Amino acid sequence: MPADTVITTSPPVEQLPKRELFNDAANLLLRAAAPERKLIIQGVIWLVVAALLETFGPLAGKYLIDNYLLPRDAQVPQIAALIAGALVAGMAASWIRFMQLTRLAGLAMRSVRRIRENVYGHVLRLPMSFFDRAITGQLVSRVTNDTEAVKTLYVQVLFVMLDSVIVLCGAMTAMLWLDWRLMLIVATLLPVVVVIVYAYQRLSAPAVTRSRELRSELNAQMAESIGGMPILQASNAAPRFNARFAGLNEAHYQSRQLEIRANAWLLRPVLDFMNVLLVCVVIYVFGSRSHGTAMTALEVGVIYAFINYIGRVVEPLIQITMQFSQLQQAMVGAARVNVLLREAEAPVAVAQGEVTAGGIAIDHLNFEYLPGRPVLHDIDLHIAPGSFVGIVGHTGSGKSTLLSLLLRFYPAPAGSIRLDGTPVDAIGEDHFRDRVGLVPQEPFLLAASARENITMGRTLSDEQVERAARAAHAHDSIAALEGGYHTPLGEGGARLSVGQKQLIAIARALAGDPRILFLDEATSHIDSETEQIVQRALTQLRGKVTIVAIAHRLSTVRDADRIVVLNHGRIAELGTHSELMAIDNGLYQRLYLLQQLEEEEPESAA
Ligand SMILES: Nc1ncnc2c1ncn2[C@@H]1O[C@H](COP(=O)(O)OP(=O)(O)OP(=O)(O)O)[C@@H](O)[C@H]1O
Repeated sequence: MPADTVITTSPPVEQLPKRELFNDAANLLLRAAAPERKLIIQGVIWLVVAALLETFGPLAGKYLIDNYLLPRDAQVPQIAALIAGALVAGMAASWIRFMQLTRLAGLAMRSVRRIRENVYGHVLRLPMSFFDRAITGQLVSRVTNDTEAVKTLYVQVLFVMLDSVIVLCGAMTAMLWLDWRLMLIVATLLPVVVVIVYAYQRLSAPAVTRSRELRSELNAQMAESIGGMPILQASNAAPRFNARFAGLNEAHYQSRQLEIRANAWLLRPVLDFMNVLLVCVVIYVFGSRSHGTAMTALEVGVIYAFINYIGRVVEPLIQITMQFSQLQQAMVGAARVNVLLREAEAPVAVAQGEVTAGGIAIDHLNFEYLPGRPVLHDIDLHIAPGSFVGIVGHTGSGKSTLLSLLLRFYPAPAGSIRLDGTPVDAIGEDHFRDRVGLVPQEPFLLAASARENITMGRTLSDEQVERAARAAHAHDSIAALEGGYHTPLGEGGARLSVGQKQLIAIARALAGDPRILFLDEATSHIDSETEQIVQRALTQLRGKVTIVAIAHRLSTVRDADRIVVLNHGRIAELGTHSELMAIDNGLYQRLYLLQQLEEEEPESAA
């Protein structure tokens, strides 16, 4: 499957019509460069000045031949002034060009910085449903490689192409002024270039798109392999992954080769050949015009200037065509970035509603991820502020889905979820995230200090951080680290046990001073001892924070005020542990007894 279809809902880049691809790239470039419009305009003006200065060289040469060399009129001061003028003009043109290249390269870098920040910020604001489809490595590739490719667009398009077009126009105008018929002969080069570029595009475009896709797949496999290294090594999958990587790498190499071959055969050689051909044609035309008689002085000057200008027409054309390979890559990169930027962001609630006490009301909640495949059916549940509710059920019964809706990761049907009487989507985003905390199943830790992992960028005082850590019973293990709260925890919290990581994740959720705390199977990966610590922490929070805990381990929610048993997306049973255990052959009772049996079995086996 092509990479783009995996991570976006938009059509894959290779299916975009050429015009749209171009518009996408142009839009992205203009938007990112917009703050520096003045610099671009100045750059263009300076390039025109440089091109005019360069046109002066051959004209000076013609003047020298016509007026001084052929008539053998050795007026040293005038000749010296003419040569010096041509030299100064040439040097000034080179200097201007160098300065502009430096300035435009700076502009390119700043624009790419803006694009990259935009793309990253955009990715952070995408709805959770996007990440159901996203593949990490591919996304990273969009934010890094593809935006880098866009940089070439600025330098190539704004500088090399623009400069070449201006030099070309200058040379053509000078030729037009010298001899318009000869200029027309030279102008035949232009349609030839159009044909070459068209042929090149036809040949290389699929290879360029494929190369970028394959690069993105290489990144994806790399990221996936590093993420799953323990499984990969334990299942001895390294050789298979290696072979798959080598296959992708080979395909990438082949498509790059195809691009390079198209480049090598089509672009420079054809134009070099045209250069020689044109010089021959122009000399021939001169020869046939003079028809056996000696050329006039005027003609010798013109032919000198013309041969010079042909070089100045061919070189920019070579530059322009050579840039097409880069341009092609950069356009595909830009279009890929743009496709990602077009993904709709999650709506941000700017409403003023507030969570005050932490009461939750769910009324007639129905939900489906995919049309026609309902996951939750008519859920009714009222949770009083400060109470502790457990949600249990078989795998696939809809527990995580219910939590995702309560957390606004997916939009719930209007009016079906209220917090303290306010519809959940009418609560301002910042306030909502402050008041609603989450402890996920996998404790996600940054490669940063314990403190940073608790604050997550929020401005919290040391007292607030410590209070949260104490409430989560994480303080002692943090304080025991050599640098206390400032100890770097390593990537993914590698220096801590799973239980310790989970306690820090709980501290993080509590540091925001939430009114509601959601736990998504937060105890499923930790040992019984740590589970008891978590239970103690939850007990201490009772009455202050509303706790909704999905639990695979029923012991975690045994003491809850109420336990909701979900079955195929419906509430099958509801009550306290003892009430549910009293339902004969009830779902909860069966789940509980099964779990007890599982726990006893290893012991009896030992
Ligand atoms: N992002 C999604 N897109 C489409 N379907 C989904 C998505 N997430 C879950 N589902 C489907 O919704 C149903 C309920 O899944 P959910 O994850 O809510 O169950 P669960 O009770 O939390 O299961 P588990 O205990 O295994 O985590 C399942 O049939 C699942 O396949």
